[in-house]
Amino acid sequence: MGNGTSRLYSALAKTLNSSAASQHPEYLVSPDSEHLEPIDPKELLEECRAVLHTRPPRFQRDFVDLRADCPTSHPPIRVMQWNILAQALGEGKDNFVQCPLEALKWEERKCLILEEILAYEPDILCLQEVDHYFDTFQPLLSRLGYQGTFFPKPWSPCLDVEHNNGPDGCALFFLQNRFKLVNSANIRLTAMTVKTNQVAIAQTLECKESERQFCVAVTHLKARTGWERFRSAQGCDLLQNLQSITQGAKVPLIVCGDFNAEPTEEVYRHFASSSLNLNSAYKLLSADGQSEPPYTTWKIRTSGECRHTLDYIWYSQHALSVTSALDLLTEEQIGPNRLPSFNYPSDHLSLVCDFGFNEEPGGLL
Ligand SMILES: NC(=O)C1=CN([C@@H]2O[C@H](COP(=O)(O)OP(=O)(O)OC[C@H]3O[C@@H](n4cnc5c(N)ncnc54)[C@H](OP(=O)(O)O)[C@@H]3O)[C@@H](O)[C@H]2O)C=CC1
Ligand SMILES: [Mg+2]
Repeated sequence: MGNGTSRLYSALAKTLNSSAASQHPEYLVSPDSEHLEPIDPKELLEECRAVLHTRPPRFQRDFVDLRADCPTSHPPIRVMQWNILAQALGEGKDNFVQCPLEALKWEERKCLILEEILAYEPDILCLQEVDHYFDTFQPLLSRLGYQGTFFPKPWSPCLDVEHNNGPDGCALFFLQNRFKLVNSANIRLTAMTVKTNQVAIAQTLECKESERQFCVAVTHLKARTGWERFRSAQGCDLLQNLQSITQGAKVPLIVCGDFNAEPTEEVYRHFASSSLNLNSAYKLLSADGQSEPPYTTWKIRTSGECRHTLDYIWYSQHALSVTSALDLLTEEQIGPNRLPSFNYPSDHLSLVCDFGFNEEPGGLL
């Protein structure tokens, strides 16, 4: 092991024995990590693979080329949407009855999560259920060149779990060499004017190559059946906030989230028909371009098998094009015990797509 690798290993090892973070307003403020040395992503990937050497290999997923005929002069913007499964919820609340507790050990599951991020190298990373921001993702991803923002849920269910690592919440990371932060908003969602336990982060970024601005948002709506109207109200509140942040759809928009809603739900229809003119990127993987994938989460709880499409990447369809999207895992890859598993760290699949700006600067969005 060379010097560089030893340094990396100690960087990774430092996060292995993380203890519970203090539950104070520091959650809202990123510590200054600028003094930390940069990490070579390839070396970190190797370190992760070394930790995971007893596990089965990663699943192979391919990008599907979706380019109609839109040659763009600038490199695409790669966006990853992922509910990574809060450690406290996975071990203490979710009841994944077919997943051995051993598969959920943070020391290894963390490396599976990092491996997935490093494999696809997103320019923008939108995460839900993050309960290891300050001890893991913020320090490591900042050394990989990302700028991160975390907004915890006000009453995170993680806090009910013994030995929790603090609240879970949404996190948004972008590569600092590609984008400049123009504006950032942490939004506590309301439902019928009442403040709720769900949050969103919305940031306006400027692309350094093209100097074009766009807004990216991440959210995680209320879970469970019986809460459909509540989710719908939260979605309306988020859309209203985004209307204002994008100056009435003048600024192109990408919204990533675990909406906890199937495409048949009202909140989905609100997004699909909003005046923000959004399309859902993963529909483009279907033969007719009109159908969402059959699942984005698949798990077995005491209540039985739960296979649902709940996660989406929405985008301003007149301003942006999806040039490619990462295909989902097949039923065979997911296996009979479903997710999470020794091969895959979350009950939700990551969604990854590449965006390009359409060639009409100042045109209709
Ligand atoms: N002290 C207080 O005053 C308050 C406390 N709370 C606490 O927060 C909790 C609820 O928070 P809220 O944000 O509304 O939570 P949600 O109902 O949105 O669910 C929280 C998490 O549970 C997961 N989940 C979904 N379905 C199930 C299931 N069937 N079994 C186990 N887990 C599931 C979800 O994952 P996914 O999205 O992947 O499906 C989600 O991350 C309460 O139980 C309470 O502990 C909440 C409000 C006030
Ligand atoms: Mg969950």
